[in-house]
Amino acid sequence: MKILLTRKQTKAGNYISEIKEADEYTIVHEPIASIDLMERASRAFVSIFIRHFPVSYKKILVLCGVGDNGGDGLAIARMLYALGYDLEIYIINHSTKQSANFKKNLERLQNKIHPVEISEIDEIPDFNKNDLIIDAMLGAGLSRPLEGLIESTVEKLNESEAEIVAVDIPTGLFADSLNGDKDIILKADYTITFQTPKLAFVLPQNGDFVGNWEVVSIGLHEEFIGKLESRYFYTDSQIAEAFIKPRSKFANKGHFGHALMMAGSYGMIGAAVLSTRACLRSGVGKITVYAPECGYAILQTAIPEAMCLTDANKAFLETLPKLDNYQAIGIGCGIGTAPKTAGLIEEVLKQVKVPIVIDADALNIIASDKKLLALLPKGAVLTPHPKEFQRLIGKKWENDYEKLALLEDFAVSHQCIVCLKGAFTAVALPDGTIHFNSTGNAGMAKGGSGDVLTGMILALLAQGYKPEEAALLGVYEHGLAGDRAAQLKGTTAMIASDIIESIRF
Ligand SMILES: NC(=O)C1=CN([C@@H]2O[C@H](COP(=O)(O)OP(=O)(O)OC[C@H]3O[C@@H](n4cnc5c(N)ncnc54)[C@H](O)[C@@H]3O)[C@@H](O)[C@H]2O)[C@@H](O)CC1
Ligand SMILES: [K+]
Repeated sequence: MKILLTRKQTKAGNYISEIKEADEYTIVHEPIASIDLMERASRAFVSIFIRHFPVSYKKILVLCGVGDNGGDGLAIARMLYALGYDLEIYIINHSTKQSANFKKNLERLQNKIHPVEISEIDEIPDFNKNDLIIDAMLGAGLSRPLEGLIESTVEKLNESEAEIVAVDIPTGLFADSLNGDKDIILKADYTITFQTPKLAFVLPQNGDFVGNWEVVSIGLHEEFIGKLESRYFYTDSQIAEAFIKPRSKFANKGHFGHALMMAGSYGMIGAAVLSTRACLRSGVGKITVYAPECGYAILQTAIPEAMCLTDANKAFLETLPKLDNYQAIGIGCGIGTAPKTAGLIEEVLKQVKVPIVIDADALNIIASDKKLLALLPKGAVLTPHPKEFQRLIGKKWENDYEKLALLEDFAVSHQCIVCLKGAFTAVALPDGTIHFNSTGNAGMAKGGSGDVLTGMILALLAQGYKPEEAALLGVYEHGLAGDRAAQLKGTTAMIASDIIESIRF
Protein backbone atom coordinates (compact mmCIF):
# COMPACT_ATOMS: atom_id res chain seq x y z
CA MET A 1 0.00 0.00 0.00
CA LYS A 2 1.30 3.45 -0.82
CA ILE A 3 1.73 5.97 1.96
CA LEU A 4 0.27 9.21 0.58
CA LEU A 5 1.60 12.48 1.91
CA THR A 6 -0.15 15.67 2.98
CA ARG A 7 3.02 17.65 2.42
CA LYS A 8 5.05 16.47 -0.52
CA GLN A 9 7.74 18.60 -2.08
CA THR A 10 7.46 18.67 -5.88
CA LYS A 11 10.42 18.92 -8.24
CA ALA A 12 9.57 22.63 -8.63
CA GLY A 13 10.08 23.02 -4.86
CA ASN A 14 6.50 23.76 -3.75
CA TYR A 15 4.37 21.51 -1.56
CA ILE A 16 1.27 19.54 -2.52
CA SER A 17 -1.07 17.23 -0.61
CA GLU A 18 -1.35 13.88 -2.38
CA ILE A 19 -4.32 13.05 -0.18
CA LYS A 20 -6.17 16.20 -1.18
CA GLU A 21 -5.36 15.54 -4.83
CA ALA A 22 -6.67 11.98 -4.57
CA ASP A 23 -9.84 13.33 -2.86
CA GLU A 24 -10.35 15.91 -5.58
CA TYR A 25 -9.64 13.48 -8.41
CA THR A 26 -12.12 11.00 -6.94
CA ILE A 27 -14.77 13.70 -6.56
CA VAL A 28 -14.45 14.68 -10.24
CA HIS A 29 -13.82 11.29 -11.84
CA GLU A 30 -15.88 8.79 -9.88
CA PRO A 31 -17.80 11.14 -9.75
CA ILE A 32 -19.01 11.69 -6.20
CA ALA A 33 -20.00 14.87 -4.36
CA SER A 34 -17.56 15.98 -1.66
CA ILE A 35 -20.29 15.63 1.00
CA ASP A 36 -21.01 12.08 -0.16
CA LEU A 37 -17.33 11.20 0.07
CA MET A 38 -17.38 12.50 3.63
CA GLU A 39 -20.47 10.38 4.32
CA ARG A 40 -18.64 7.34 2.95
CA ALA A 41 -15.55 8.10 5.05
CA SER A 42 -17.64 8.53 8.19
CA ARG A 43 -19.54 5.31 7.54
CA ALA A 44 -16.21 3.50 7.08
CA PHE A 45 -15.00 4.91 10.41
CA VAL A 46 -18.19 3.78 12.13
CA SER A 47 -17.91 0.26 10.68
CA ILE A 48 -14.55 -0.15 12.44
CA PHE A 49 -15.56 1.75 15.59
CA ILE A 50 -18.55 -0.47 16.35
CA ARG A 51 -16.39 -3.58 16.13
CA HIS A 52 -14.26 -2.28 19.01
CA PHE A 53 -16.81 -0.43 21.14
CA PRO A 54 -20.26 -1.90 21.80
CA VAL A 55 -23.28 0.40 22.28
CA SER A 56 -23.25 0.41 26.06
CA TYR A 57 -19.46 0.63 26.46
CA LYS A 58 -19.04 4.22 27.71
CA LYS A 59 -20.52 7.67 27.32
CA ILE A 60 -19.17 9.11 24.07
CA LEU A 61 -18.09 12.72 23.67
CA VAL A 62 -17.53 13.70 20.03
CA LEU A 63 -15.22 16.72 19.89
CA CYS A 64 -15.46 18.48 16.54
CA GLY A 65 -13.41 21.22 14.91
CA VAL A 66 -15.07 23.32 12.21
CA GLY A 67 -13.23 21.98 9.14
CA ASP A 68 -13.78 18.69 7.34
CA ASN A 69 -12.35 16.64 10.20
CA GLY A 70 -15.09 18.20 12.31
CA GLY A 71 -17.57 17.45 9.51
CA ASP A 72 -16.60 13.79 9.80
CA GLY A 73 -17.14 14.04 13.55
CA LEU A 74 -20.70 15.33 13.08
CA ALA A 75 -21.53 12.63 10.54
CA ILE A 76 -20.03 9.92 12.76
CA ALA A 77 -22.04 11.23 15.74
CA ARG A 78 -25.26 11.13 13.67
CA MET A 79 -24.56 7.54 12.59
CA LEU A 80 -23.64 6.32 16.08
CA TYR A 81 -26.70 8.08 17.53
CA ALA A 82 -28.89 6.22 15.04
CA LEU A 83 -27.32 2.97 16.25
CA GLY A 84 -28.31 3.78 19.83
CA TYR A 85 -25.00 5.08 21.22
CA ASP A 86 -25.21 7.51 24.13
CA LEU A 87 -23.32 10.60 23.00
CA GLU A 88 -22.78 14.34 23.22
CA ILE A 89 -21.25 16.60 20.59
CA TYR A 90 -18.92 19.49 21.43
CA ILE A 91 -17.93 21.99 18.76
CA ILE A 92 -14.58 23.62 19.46
CA ASN A 93 -14.82 27.03 17.79
CA HIS A 94 -11.15 27.37 16.86
CA SER A 95 -12.06 29.44 13.80
CA THR A 96 -15.01 31.35 12.40
CA LYS A 97 -14.55 29.66 9.01
CA GLN A 98 -16.71 26.55 9.02
CA SER A 99 -16.19 24.28 6.00
CA ALA A 100 -19.13 23.65 3.65
CA ASN A 101 -19.19 19.95 4.58
CA PHE A 102 -19.17 20.84 8.28
CA LYS A 103 -22.18 23.17 7.82
CA LYS A 104 -24.04 20.56 5.81
CA ASN A 105 -23.48 17.92 8.47
CA LEU A 106 -24.60 20.34 11.16
CA GLU A 107 -27.91 20.67 9.26
CA ARG A 108 -28.14 16.90 8.96
CA LEU A 109 -28.33 16.57 12.74
CA GLN A 110 -31.88 17.95 12.31
CA ASN A 111 -32.20 19.01 15.92
CA LYS A 112 -31.94 15.37 17.06
CA ILE A 113 -28.68 16.07 18.86
CA HIS A 114 -27.81 19.55 20.08
CA PRO A 115 -24.08 20.24 19.95
CA VAL A 116 -22.53 22.22 22.79
CA GLU A 117 -20.40 25.10 21.47
CA ILE A 118 -17.08 25.78 23.16
CA SER A 119 -15.64 29.22 22.46
CA GLU A 120 -13.73 29.99 25.66
CA ILE A 121 -11.16 27.99 27.57
CA ASP A 122 -13.30 27.89 30.73
CA GLU A 123 -16.11 26.26 28.75
CA ILE A 124 -14.03 23.15 27.99
CA PRO A 125 -15.74 20.28 29.82
CA ASP A 126 -14.00 17.96 32.28
CA PHE A 127 -13.06 14.56 30.92
CA ASN A 128 -12.77 11.40 32.97
CA LYS A 129 -12.03 7.72 32.61
CA ASN A 130 -15.64 6.80 31.93
CA ASP A 131 -15.63 8.95 28.79
CA LEU A 132 -14.83 7.69 25.33
CA ILE A 133 -13.67 10.66 23.26
CA ILE A 134 -13.95 10.77 19.49
CA ASP A 135 -11.38 13.31 18.38
CA ALA A 136 -12.58 15.09 15.24
CA MET A 137 -10.99 18.46 15.96
CA LEU A 138 -8.26 18.66 13.33
CA GLY A 139 -6.97 16.12 10.83
CA ALA A 140 -5.05 16.33 7.58
CA GLY A 141 -5.62 20.08 7.36
CA LEU A 142 -3.30 20.88 10.29
CA SER A 143 -1.03 23.66 9.05
CA ARG A 144 0.53 25.01 12.25
CA PRO A 145 1.06 23.89 15.83
CA LEU A 146 -1.95 24.02 18.13
CA GLU A 147 -2.65 27.17 20.10
CA GLY A 148 -5.40 28.78 22.14
CA LEU A 149 -8.68 26.98 22.64
CA ILE A 150 -7.83 23.79 20.78
CA GLU A 151 -4.43 23.53 22.46
CA SER A 152 -6.07 23.87 25.89
CA THR A 153 -8.65 21.22 25.01
CA VAL A 154 -5.91 18.80 23.97
CA GLU A 155 -3.88 19.55 27.11
CA LYS A 156 -6.91 18.84 29.25
CA LEU A 157 -7.59 15.59 27.38
CA ASN A 158 -3.96 14.47 27.76
CA GLU A 159 -4.14 15.08 31.50
CA SER A 160 -7.40 13.15 31.81
CA GLU A 161 -7.86 9.38 31.93
CA ALA A 162 -10.44 9.45 29.14
CA GLU A 163 -10.08 6.89 26.37
CA ILE A 164 -9.53 8.55 23.00
CA VAL A 165 -10.23 7.47 19.43
CA ALA A 166 -8.89 9.85 16.78
CA VAL A 167 -10.59 10.38 13.43
CA ASP A 168 -7.96 10.19 10.68
CA ILE A 169 -5.09 11.79 12.66
CA PRO A 170 -4.75 12.74 16.35
CA THR A 171 -5.28 16.47 16.66
CA GLY A 172 -2.02 18.39 16.52
CA LEU A 173 0.10 15.68 14.88
CA PHE A 174 1.51 16.57 11.48
CA ALA A 175 0.77 13.65 9.14
CA ASP A 176 4.18 13.51 7.53
CA SER A 177 6.40 16.30 8.77
CA LEU A 178 8.17 17.09 11.99
CA ASN A 179 6.35 18.56 14.97
CA GLY A 180 8.25 20.96 17.22
CA ASP A 181 9.54 19.68 20.58
CA LYS A 182 7.09 21.88 22.46
CA ASP A 183 4.02 21.20 20.30
CA ILE A 184 0.98 19.94 22.17
CA ILE A 185 -0.35 16.82 20.43
CA LEU A 186 -3.29 14.67 21.43
CA LYS A 187 -2.35 11.28 22.88
CA ALA A 188 -4.92 8.97 21.30
CA ASP A 189 -5.39 5.34 22.30
CA TYR A 190 -6.64 4.41 18.84
CA THR A 191 -6.61 6.10 15.46
CA ILE A 192 -8.82 5.08 12.58
CA THR A 193 -7.28 6.68 9.53
CA PHE A 194 -8.65 7.16 6.04
CA GLN A 195 -7.38 5.37 2.94
CA THR A 196 -3.63 5.43 3.60
CA PRO A 197 -1.36 5.04 6.63
CA LYS A 198 0.22 8.38 7.51
CA LEU A 199 4.02 8.50 7.57
CA ALA A 200 3.97 9.87 11.13
CA PHE A 201 2.24 6.68 12.32
CA VAL A 202 5.17 4.37 11.55
CA LEU A 203 7.77 6.48 13.34
CA PRO A 204 8.61 5.49 16.93
CA GLN A 205 8.67 9.10 18.13
CA ASN A 206 4.92 9.36 17.48
CA GLY A 207 3.87 6.08 19.11
CA ASP A 208 2.43 7.86 22.17
CA PHE A 209 0.15 10.04 20.04
CA VAL A 210 -1.24 7.60 17.49
CA GLY A 211 -1.81 4.58 19.75
CA ASN A 212 -3.05 1.51 17.89
CA TRP A 213 -4.08 2.49 14.40
CA GLU A 214 -6.05 1.02 11.57
CA VAL A 215 -6.51 2.11 7.98
CA VAL A 216 -9.99 2.10 6.51
CA SER A 217 -10.56 2.45 2.79
CA ILE A 218 -12.85 5.28 1.70
CA GLY A 219 -12.72 4.28 -1.96
CA LEU A 220 -10.42 6.98 -3.34
CA HIS A 221 -9.58 6.54 -7.02
CA GLU A 222 -7.22 3.51 -7.21
CA GLU A 223 -5.95 4.28 -10.69
CA PHE A 224 -5.01 7.82 -9.67
CA ILE A 225 -3.25 6.56 -6.55
CA GLY A 226 -1.47 3.91 -8.63
CA LYS A 227 0.09 6.61 -10.79
CA LEU A 228 1.43 8.71 -7.93
CA GLU A 229 5.19 8.52 -7.60
CA SER A 230 5.60 7.46 -3.99
CA ARG A 231 8.70 7.09 -1.87
CA TYR A 232 7.01 5.44 1.08
CA PHE A 233 5.11 2.17 1.15
CA TYR A 234 3.46 -0.07 3.71
CA THR A 235 4.01 -3.81 3.20
CA ASP A 236 0.60 -5.31 3.85
CA SER A 237 -0.51 -8.91 3.27
CA GLN A 238 -1.50 -8.22 -0.33
CA ILE A 239 1.96 -6.96 -1.27
CA ALA A 240 3.86 -9.61 0.69
CA GLU A 241 1.84 -12.62 -0.40
CA ALA A 242 2.23 -11.67 -4.06
CA PHE A 243 5.97 -12.35 -3.72
CA ILE A 244 5.53 -15.95 -2.59
CA LYS A 245 6.56 -18.49 -5.22
CA PRO A 246 4.62 -21.75 -5.02
CA ARG A 247 6.76 -24.90 -4.74
CA SER A 248 6.45 -27.07 -7.81
CA LYS A 249 5.09 -30.57 -7.31
CA PHE A 250 8.06 -32.14 -9.10
CA ALA A 251 10.71 -30.06 -7.38
CA ASN A 252 13.63 -31.59 -5.48
CA LYS A 253 15.88 -30.04 -2.85
CA GLY A 254 18.27 -28.88 -5.57
CA HIS A 255 15.65 -26.38 -6.72
CA PHE A 256 15.64 -24.49 -3.46
CA GLY A 257 19.28 -23.62 -3.13
CA HIS A 258 22.13 -24.42 -0.82
CA ALA A 259 22.69 -21.71 1.79
CA LEU A 260 25.81 -21.02 3.81
CA MET A 261 25.28 -19.54 7.26
CA MET A 262 28.47 -18.22 8.86
CA ALA A 263 27.54 -17.72 12.48
CA GLY A 264 28.39 -18.20 16.13
CA SER A 265 31.31 -17.85 18.52
CA TYR A 266 32.10 -19.23 21.98
CA GLY A 267 29.06 -18.45 24.14
CA MET A 268 26.99 -17.42 21.10
CA ILE A 269 26.36 -20.70 19.33
CA GLY A 270 22.67 -20.16 20.07
CA ALA A 271 22.65 -17.42 17.42
CA ALA A 272 23.90 -19.98 14.87
CA VAL A 273 21.24 -22.46 15.96
CA LEU A 274 18.41 -19.94 15.71
CA SER A 275 19.41 -18.47 12.35
CA THR A 276 20.02 -21.89 10.81
CA ARG A 277 16.75 -23.29 12.08
CA ALA A 278 14.83 -20.27 10.81
CA CYS A 279 16.49 -20.74 7.42
CA LEU A 280 15.37 -24.37 7.29
CA ARG A 281 11.82 -23.36 8.23
CA SER A 282 11.75 -20.88 5.35
CA GLY A 283 12.05 -23.30 2.50
CA VAL A 284 15.77 -23.63 1.77
CA GLY A 285 16.82 -26.87 0.00
CA LYS A 286 20.03 -27.38 1.99
CA ILE A 287 22.01 -25.41 4.53
CA THR A 288 25.56 -25.63 5.73
CA VAL A 289 26.37 -23.80 8.90
CA TYR A 290 29.95 -22.65 9.30
CA ALA A 291 30.85 -22.16 12.97
CA PRO A 292 33.91 -22.29 15.24
CA GLU A 293 34.81 -25.72 16.47
CA CYS A 294 33.14 -25.26 19.86
CA GLY A 295 29.79 -25.24 18.06
CA TYR A 296 30.08 -28.57 16.29
CA ALA A 297 28.41 -30.92 18.78
CA ILE A 298 25.75 -28.36 19.65
CA LEU A 299 24.78 -27.69 16.05
CA GLN A 300 24.79 -31.33 14.98
CA THR A 301 22.60 -32.22 17.92
CA ALA A 302 20.25 -29.26 17.80
CA ILE A 303 19.69 -29.20 14.05
CA PRO A 304 20.02 -32.63 12.40
CA GLU A 305 18.67 -31.17 9.14
CA ALA A 306 21.72 -28.90 8.73
CA MET A 307 25.24 -29.76 7.64
CA CYS A 308 28.02 -28.36 9.76
CA LEU A 309 31.49 -27.19 8.78
CA THR A 310 33.84 -25.92 11.43
CA ASP A 311 36.59 -23.37 11.54
CA ALA A 312 39.87 -24.68 12.97
CA ASN A 313 39.58 -21.95 15.59
CA LYS A 314 37.75 -23.24 18.64
CA ALA A 315 36.14 -19.97 19.75
CA PHE A 316 35.50 -17.72 16.77
CA LEU A 317 35.50 -17.61 12.98
CA GLU A 318 38.86 -16.96 11.40
CA THR A 319 39.38 -18.77 8.11
CA LEU A 320 37.38 -18.29 4.93
CA PRO A 321 35.68 -21.50 3.76
CA LYS A 322 35.19 -22.19 0.04
CA LEU A 323 32.24 -20.10 -1.12
CA ASP A 324 31.71 -21.80 -4.51
CA ASN A 325 28.99 -24.26 -3.66
CA TYR A 326 26.34 -21.94 -2.29
CA GLN A 327 23.52 -19.93 -3.80
CA ALA A 328 23.44 -17.42 -0.93
CA ILE A 329 25.43 -16.50 2.16
CA GLY A 330 24.40 -15.26 5.58
CA ILE A 331 26.95 -13.80 7.94
CA GLY A 332 27.09 -12.11 11.30
CA CYS A 333 24.80 -13.75 13.85
CA GLY A 334 26.74 -14.15 17.09
CA ILE A 335 30.19 -14.01 15.46
CA GLY A 336 31.74 -11.43 17.82
CA THR A 337 34.24 -8.81 16.70
CA ALA A 338 37.61 -10.52 17.16
CA PRO A 339 40.26 -8.98 14.84
CA LYS A 340 40.68 -12.29 12.99
CA THR A 341 36.93 -12.46 12.42
CA ALA A 342 37.16 -8.93 10.96
CA GLY A 343 39.77 -10.25 8.51
CA LEU A 344 37.34 -13.00 7.51
CA ILE A 345 34.57 -10.46 6.87
CA GLU A 346 36.86 -8.49 4.58
CA GLU A 347 37.62 -11.64 2.60
CA VAL A 348 33.94 -12.55 2.33
CA LEU A 349 33.08 -9.08 1.03
CA LYS A 350 35.88 -9.28 -1.53
CA GLN A 351 35.06 -12.78 -2.76
CA VAL A 352 31.31 -13.15 -2.53
CA LYS A 353 29.58 -13.57 -5.88
CA VAL A 354 26.14 -14.65 -4.66
CA PRO A 355 23.43 -12.77 -2.74
CA ILE A 356 24.37 -12.07 0.86
CA VAL A 357 22.60 -11.06 4.07
CA ILE A 358 24.74 -9.32 6.66
CA ASP A 359 23.74 -8.98 10.30
CA ALA A 360 24.84 -8.07 13.81
CA ASP A 361 28.58 -8.24 14.51
CA ALA A 362 29.41 -8.41 10.81
CA LEU A 363 27.78 -4.96 10.58
CA ASN A 364 29.68 -3.78 13.65
CA ILE A 365 32.94 -4.94 12.07
CA ILE A 366 32.09 -3.10 8.84
CA ALA A 367 31.16 0.01 10.83
CA SER A 368 34.48 0.02 12.65
CA ASP A 369 36.52 -0.04 9.44
CA LYS A 370 35.12 2.31 6.82
CA LYS A 371 37.16 0.75 4.00
CA LEU A 372 34.94 -2.32 4.39
CA LEU A 373 31.89 -0.17 3.65
CA ALA A 374 33.25 0.44 0.19
CA LEU A 375 33.39 -3.34 -0.35
CA LEU A 376 29.66 -3.86 0.29
CA PRO A 377 28.40 -5.83 -2.70
CA LYS A 378 25.55 -4.26 -4.69
CA GLY A 379 22.26 -5.79 -3.65
CA ALA A 380 23.56 -6.94 -0.25
CA VAL A 381 20.82 -7.16 2.40
CA LEU A 382 21.80 -5.54 5.72
CA THR A 383 19.69 -6.11 8.82
CA PRO A 384 20.82 -3.59 11.46
CA HIS A 385 18.92 -2.52 14.55
CA PRO A 386 19.01 1.25 15.12
CA LYS A 387 22.27 1.24 17.14
CA GLU A 388 24.03 -0.85 14.49
CA PHE A 389 22.77 1.49 11.79
CA GLN A 390 24.06 4.51 13.73
CA ARG A 391 27.46 2.84 13.91
CA LEU A 392 27.38 2.15 10.16
CA ILE A 393 26.65 5.77 9.24
CA GLY A 394 28.81 7.13 12.05
CA LYS A 395 26.20 9.52 13.46
CA LYS A 396 23.04 9.77 15.52
CA TRP A 397 19.85 11.29 14.18
CA GLU A 398 17.94 14.08 15.86
CA ASN A 399 14.51 12.71 14.97
CA ASP A 400 12.87 9.93 12.97
CA TYR A 401 12.44 12.02 9.83
CA GLU A 402 16.18 12.62 9.75
CA LYS A 403 16.65 8.87 10.31
CA LEU A 404 14.59 8.14 7.19
CA ALA A 405 16.66 10.56 5.13
CA LEU A 406 19.89 8.90 6.33
CA LEU A 407 18.48 5.45 5.64
CA GLU A 408 17.46 6.37 2.10
CA ASP A 409 20.82 8.00 1.49
CA PHE A 410 22.71 4.90 2.67
CA ALA A 411 20.68 2.47 0.55
CA VAL A 412 21.02 4.65 -2.56
CA SER A 413 24.71 5.44 -2.19
CA HIS A 414 25.72 1.83 -1.43
CA GLN A 415 23.08 0.33 -3.75
CA CYS A 416 22.13 -2.11 -1.03
CA ILE A 417 19.03 -3.03 0.93
CA VAL A 418 18.79 -2.00 4.56
CA CYS A 419 16.20 -3.53 6.89
CA LEU A 420 16.22 -1.16 9.84
CA LYS A 421 14.65 -3.29 12.57
CA GLY A 422 12.05 -2.10 15.05
CA ALA A 423 8.28 -1.67 15.17
CA PHE A 424 7.32 -1.12 11.49
CA THR A 425 10.78 -2.25 10.32
CA ALA A 426 11.81 0.11 7.52
CA VAL A 427 13.24 -1.61 4.44
CA ALA A 428 15.17 0.87 2.29
CA LEU A 429 15.83 -0.15 -1.32
CA PRO A 430 18.54 1.01 -3.72
CA ASP A 431 15.95 3.05 -5.65
CA GLY A 432 15.43 5.26 -2.59
CA THR A 433 12.00 3.93 -1.63
CA ILE A 434 11.27 2.94 1.96
CA HIS A 435 8.86 0.12 2.79
CA PHE A 436 7.46 -0.09 6.32
CA ASN A 437 6.44 -3.52 7.55
CA SER A 438 2.94 -4.10 8.86
CA THR A 439 3.50 -7.21 11.00
CA GLY A 440 5.22 -7.89 14.32
CA ASN A 441 4.82 -6.98 17.97
CA ALA A 442 6.70 -5.92 21.07
CA GLY A 443 7.18 -9.57 22.13
CA MET A 444 9.80 -9.79 19.39
CA ALA A 445 12.00 -7.22 21.11
CA LYS A 446 14.17 -9.97 22.60
CA GLY A 447 17.54 -11.59 21.98
CA GLY A 448 17.50 -14.02 19.07
CA SER A 449 14.69 -12.44 17.03
CA GLY A 450 17.20 -10.80 14.70
CA ASP A 451 18.99 -14.12 14.14
CA VAL A 452 15.67 -15.61 13.07
CA LEU A 453 15.16 -12.82 10.52
CA THR A 454 18.64 -13.31 9.05
CA GLY A 455 17.95 -17.02 8.61
CA MET A 456 14.62 -16.36 6.92
CA ILE A 457 16.07 -13.83 4.48
CA LEU A 458 18.98 -16.19 3.72
CA ALA A 459 16.53 -18.97 2.86
CA LEU A 460 14.68 -16.73 0.42
CA LEU A 461 17.90 -15.52 -1.22
CA ALA A 462 19.06 -19.14 -1.66
CA GLN A 463 15.75 -20.00 -3.30
CA GLY A 464 16.29 -17.36 -5.95
CA TYR A 465 14.13 -14.51 -4.62
CA LYS A 466 15.54 -11.13 -5.67
CA PRO A 467 17.28 -9.41 -2.75
CA GLU A 468 14.49 -6.76 -2.56
CA GLU A 469 11.82 -9.48 -2.47
CA ALA A 470 13.75 -11.57 0.05
CA ALA A 471 14.07 -8.56 2.36
CA LEU A 472 10.44 -7.42 2.09
CA LEU A 473 8.95 -10.90 2.29
CA GLY A 474 11.39 -12.08 4.97
CA VAL A 475 10.64 -9.09 7.20
CA TYR A 476 6.90 -9.51 6.67
CA GLU A 477 6.84 -13.28 7.37
CA HIS A 478 9.14 -12.84 10.37
CA GLY A 479 6.67 -10.35 11.87
CA LEU A 480 3.73 -12.58 11.03
CA ALA A 481 5.40 -15.56 12.72
CA GLY A 482 6.01 -13.28 15.71
CA ASP A 483 2.31 -12.36 15.77
CA ARG A 484 1.32 -16.03 15.75
CA ALA A 485 3.83 -16.76 18.52
CA ALA A 486 2.36 -13.89 20.55
CA GLN A 487 -1.11 -15.38 20.16
CA LEU A 488 0.11 -18.71 21.48
CA LYS A 489 2.40 -17.56 24.27
CA GLY A 490 1.74 -13.86 24.89
CA THR A 491 4.15 -11.05 24.15
CA THR A 492 5.94 -11.30 27.50
CA ALA A 493 6.53 -15.05 27.44
CA MET A 494 7.33 -15.65 23.77
CA ILE A 495 10.97 -16.23 22.79
CA ALA A 496 12.81 -16.37 19.49
CA SER A 497 12.40 -20.16 19.21
CA ASP A 498 8.62 -19.63 19.34
CA ILE A 499 8.90 -17.33 16.33
CA ILE A 500 10.67 -20.11 14.40
CA GLU A 501 8.00 -22.63 15.40
CA SER A 502 5.34 -20.23 14.12
CA ILE A 503 6.85 -19.67 10.67
CA ARG A 504 4.29 -20.87 8.16
CA PHE A 505 4.86 -20.42 4.45
N1 LIG B 1 -13.24 15.11 0.60
C1 LIG B 1 -12.32 15.23 1.52
O1 LIG B 1 -11.43 16.10 1.40
C2 LIG B 1 -12.34 14.35 2.67
C3 LIG B 1 -11.84 14.80 3.89
N2 LIG B 1 -11.97 14.11 4.99
C4 LIG B 1 -11.65 14.70 6.31
O2 LIG B 1 -11.15 16.00 6.15
C5 LIG B 1 -10.02 16.20 6.98
C6 LIG B 1 -9.24 17.34 6.45
O3 LIG B 1 -10.12 18.43 6.47
P1 LIG B 1 -9.66 19.93 6.33
O4 LIG B 1 -8.75 20.05 5.18
O5 LIG B 1 -10.88 20.75 6.37
O6 LIG B 1 -8.78 20.16 7.59
P2 LIG B 1 -9.01 19.97 9.16
O7 LIG B 1 -10.41 19.67 9.46
O8 LIG B 1 -7.95 19.08 9.62
O9 LIG B 1 -8.67 21.43 9.66
C7 LIG B 1 -9.57 22.49 9.36
C8 LIG B 1 -8.89 23.79 9.22
O10 LIG B 1 -8.34 24.20 10.46
C9 LIG B 1 -7.35 25.18 10.23
N3 LIG B 1 -6.17 24.86 11.02
C10 LIG B 1 -5.03 24.26 10.63
N4 LIG B 1 -4.18 24.16 11.65
C11 LIG B 1 -4.80 24.71 12.73
C12 LIG B 1 -4.43 24.90 14.06
N5 LIG B 1 -3.25 24.52 14.53
N6 LIG B 1 -5.30 25.50 14.91
C13 LIG B 1 -6.51 25.88 14.47
N7 LIG B 1 -6.92 25.73 13.20
C14 LIG B 1 -6.08 25.16 12.33
C15 LIG B 1 -7.03 25.16 8.76
O11 LIG B 1 -7.57 26.29 8.18
C16 LIG B 1 -7.71 23.88 8.29
O12 LIG B 1 -8.11 23.90 6.96
C17 LIG B 1 -9.37 14.86 6.98
O13 LIG B 1 -8.49 14.70 8.08
C18 LIG B 1 -10.56 13.95 7.04
O14 LIG B 1 -10.97 13.80 8.40
C19 LIG B 1 -12.76 12.90 4.97
O15 LIG B 1 -14.09 13.27 5.17
C20 LIG B 1 -12.61 12.17 3.68
C21 LIG B 1 -12.95 13.01 2.53
K1 LIG C 1 -8.60 14.21 14.56
